[in-house]
Formats: sequence, structure tokens, C-alpha cells
Amino acid sequence: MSIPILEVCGLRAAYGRIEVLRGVDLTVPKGAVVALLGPNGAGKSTLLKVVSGQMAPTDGHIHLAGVSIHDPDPEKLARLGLCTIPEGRSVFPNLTVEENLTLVSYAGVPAEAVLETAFAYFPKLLQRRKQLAGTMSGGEQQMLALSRALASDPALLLLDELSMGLAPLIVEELYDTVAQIAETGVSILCIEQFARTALRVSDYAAVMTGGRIVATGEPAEINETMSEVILGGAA
Ligand SMILES: Nc1ncnc2c1ncn2[C@@H]1O[C@H](COP(=O)(O)OP(=O)(O)OP(=O)(O)O)[C@@H](O)[C@H]1O
Repeated sequence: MSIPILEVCGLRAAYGRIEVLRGVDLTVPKGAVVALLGPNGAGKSTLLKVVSGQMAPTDGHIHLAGVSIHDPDPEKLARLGLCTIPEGRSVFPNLTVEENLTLVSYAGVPAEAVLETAFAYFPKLLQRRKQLAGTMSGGEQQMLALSRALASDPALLLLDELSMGLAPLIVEELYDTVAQIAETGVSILCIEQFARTALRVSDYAAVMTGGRIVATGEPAEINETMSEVILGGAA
């Protein structure tokens, strides 16, 4: 079996005295899509913050691509192929689509190649090439955020609520693209309120409550056993 792209063991983290991650164990196999599900306040976003180096853990281990990460530092994590799309719109609103995509030079990838990939996944962005990102719809902004993430040629993408504030149909479209991205070999860990949509494109799911992973399995198993916890009101 190959080394998992991400392995988290006994991870703990706190906001002040309040412990929010209480011994998280989670594995993302290479090339897999893993949906991280669970009720509000379970600690899902906090887990992504710790794994992406935005928040320090108080205990536990993180291995990324087989490398032990003692002190998660965003730059080192990026060099190992980690890319995060945080909750909310992570584009530069006052720059055009093209500027958003070409502002940073990604590991020597020519700007034209970055644009070509983005427009191949999202032809709508080609039509909007010269438009200010902040004037586009929420769905188009998330397309741009995904395209910017792809420009860094990630090994592991962390997606926090891609669907935030979007209509169900747009969410379905975005996740169709997430599935296409995964087919190219990119591993993906996604938090999603639209649990059924996320499960549709996932290889595995993990359910988190109270700062711990309480179930993991293939989508069908999770669907059957954990439906009350995770599918409650969400589509
Ligand atoms: N910056 C913060 N300071 C203090 N407490 C926080 C902070 N961010 C989150 N929390 C608390 O930590 C707990 C876990 O929050 P987190 O956002 O990780 O959960 P979540 O599973 O992602 O839920 P949601 O879907 O509501 O974002 C919650 O009780 C939340 O109130």
C-alpha cells in the first residue's frame, strides 16, 4: 500500500482553554476524495486550520506525503503540495479573473498554461477573463478559487465549504469539477454541508462530532449508518 497523502494521529487543538480537537485520527489515501462531515461546531474547520498550518496543535502528529510535520508552517506545507481553499470567497475581488490567475508565479508554470487549465475546467471563466472577480457570481468566484488552487499543481486540496451561500445546482456543478480534478490524481479532503453531494464524489467519508472522528467508511456505509448525524437538514 502506498503512503497516505495525509495522516493525522491523536491531533489536539484548543482556542484558549477550550479544547476543540480532542484526539483526531484521520487518513487521506493518495488520490482519494475524503468528505469530512459532521454537525456545526464539531471541529471540522479547526482541523483544516491545523492541517494547513494556520493554527498550532497542542498535541498529535501530522504526516504529509510521508513527511512528519512537527511545526506546521504554511510555506513548507505548500512545498509539499498542500493547497487550501478556506471558507468564503478566496479571490482578490478588485483584480480581474486573469490577474487572479497569473498574479503569483506558480513553481515555474507559465501563465498561459495556468490560464489554459483554468479555462478548460471552467469555460465560463474564459468569457469573464477581463472581469473583476468581485463582480462575478458566488459560483464563478468559487470556480476561480478552484482554478487558482490548481495553478499550484497541488498534491492535496483542502476544501472548506465550497458550497457556502450557493444554489444547489451550482454546488452540483462545482462538485462535478471536483470529481474531474480528483481523476487527475489530486487528493482531496472536503468539508461540506451538502453531505449527499460530497458523498456522491467521495471515495471515503469521515464523520466528526465533539472534536473526534466517530466513523469512517465508504460513502454508502456512512450514508446508512450515520444519516441522522450528518444528513439532518442538508441536501
Ligand atoms: N476563533 C475561535 N475562537 C474561539 N472558538 C472558536 C473559534 N473558531 C471556532 N471556535 C469554536 O470551536 C468549535 C469548533 O468550531 P469549527 O468551526 O471548527 O467547527 P465546524 O465543525 O467547522 O462547524 P461549522 O460548520 O459551524 O464551521 C465551535 O464550538 C466553535 O464555536
